[in-house]
Amino acid sequence: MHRPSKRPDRPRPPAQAPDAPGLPARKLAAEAVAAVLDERRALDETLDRLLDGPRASAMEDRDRALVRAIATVAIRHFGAIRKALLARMKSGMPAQSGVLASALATGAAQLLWLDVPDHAAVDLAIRLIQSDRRAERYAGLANAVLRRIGREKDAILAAIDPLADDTPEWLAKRWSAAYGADAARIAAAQGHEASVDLTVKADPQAWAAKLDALALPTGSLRLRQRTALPELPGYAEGAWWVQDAAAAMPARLLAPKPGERIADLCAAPGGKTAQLAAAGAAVLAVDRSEPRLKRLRVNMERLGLTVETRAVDALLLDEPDGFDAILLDAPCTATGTLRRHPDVAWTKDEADLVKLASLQTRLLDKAATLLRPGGRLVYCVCSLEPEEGEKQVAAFLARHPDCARAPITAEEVGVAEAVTPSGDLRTLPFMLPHDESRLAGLDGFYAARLVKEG
Ligand SMILES: C[S@@+](CC[C@H](N)C(=O)[O-])C[C@H]1O[C@@H](n2cnc3c(N)ncnc32)[C@H](O)[C@@H]1O
Repeated sequence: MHRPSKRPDRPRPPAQAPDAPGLPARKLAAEAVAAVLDERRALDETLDRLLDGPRASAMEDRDRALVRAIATVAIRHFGAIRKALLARMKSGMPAQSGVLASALATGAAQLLWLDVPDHAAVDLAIRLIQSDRRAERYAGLANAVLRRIGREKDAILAAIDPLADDTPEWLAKRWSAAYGADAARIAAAQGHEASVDLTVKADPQAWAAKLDALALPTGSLRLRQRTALPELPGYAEGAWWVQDAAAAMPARLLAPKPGERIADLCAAPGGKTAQLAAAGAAVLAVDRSEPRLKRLRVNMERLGLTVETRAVDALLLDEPDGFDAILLDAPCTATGTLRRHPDVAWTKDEADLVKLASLQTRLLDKAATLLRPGGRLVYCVCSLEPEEGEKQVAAFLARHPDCARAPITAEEVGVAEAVTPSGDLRTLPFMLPHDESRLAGLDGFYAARLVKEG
């Protein structure tokens, strides 16, 4: 009988213990937080990349949602989390300590804001730290710090001052200078998750009833709770799309009329283009990013709307006949959207503001040349910074004596306090209160309506 020859013993690979349940989700959340804070990457794109990757392929939907929730809350409250951690670490955060900082931040986010049992939050953060050679020697320290945060959570939460503790210094200073006492209300509102608002093609009251949504005084609808959007009535037939109540105001202010030729100069992904097209205008949607314009086309297809698209830098757009109206939703720091994009607070800075303001100036000047005599221009940004809003338009009007402001009225926008004395729109995130305060708020937007002499 043939006996298999005995092979010499080979060294066996070290037995790889399977990850504890819940650990892969913590790993990805910590990685996303580190990508935002250390590499200034955008949170949404980072999460999409990680959750589309091989390490998430076998992950259940519940865990995927947990990755998003942990990373988003850790970034949204990173200021307060850092303060709570450092107050409990005598020698500060050790340098060159690998995953330590992001594991502590995501652990603290779970302890303070998420519905995760304390023991699971701490245990998984420590396992994560132990899995990294550079961090493992701090496991004891991390354990002590997180346990203290768990014990002291009520006092920590009660003591948070959103402006002083939970807003990066560069923004806290700017908002205090621009908005005085309202800066504290802005910071507090920015710390909340945004509601889901919808823009309907037509008949908001009927859709409010069908969707059991709130009909806001601005003309948008607000869902009472988060839900799977494709399952809602009207999604398949393209009756509505998701768009913050403030973001829906600028296109309405342009008052698009059927047949008018309107350019949307920074159009993708197309929320405002859809409003213009739904009103019957002949829209040219311009964006310099072809991938983003592709998303716009997909969105228009779902909504059954036809628009012409052009992937070009708006500064190079050539249109000898000009346009009846132009919407310029310019690229900006997006500091009015921290409820949705809390990473902006940590990935942008004043140098970005200077660069973007200069681009906005050039785009505004270009828009003026593309407008027919008598044409309308709505300029808007989702920024709270006056350099991108009020100051930008004041300087534009000084450069262009052939253009004038067409003041916006409270009746048009439905939020009287959002109209400035000079007739511009300035929404602040704490506005739009109503009985169900959990659902209050809107993005911080600025818009001005301008006309070119006929
Ligand atoms: C604020 S987003 C537009 C959002 C869009 N209006 C909406 O409502 O869905 C700004 C857009 O401007 C585009 N952009 C930036 N610089 C541009 C330029 N010079 N010309 C054309 N598009 C530009 C960006 O690719 C980005 O899609």
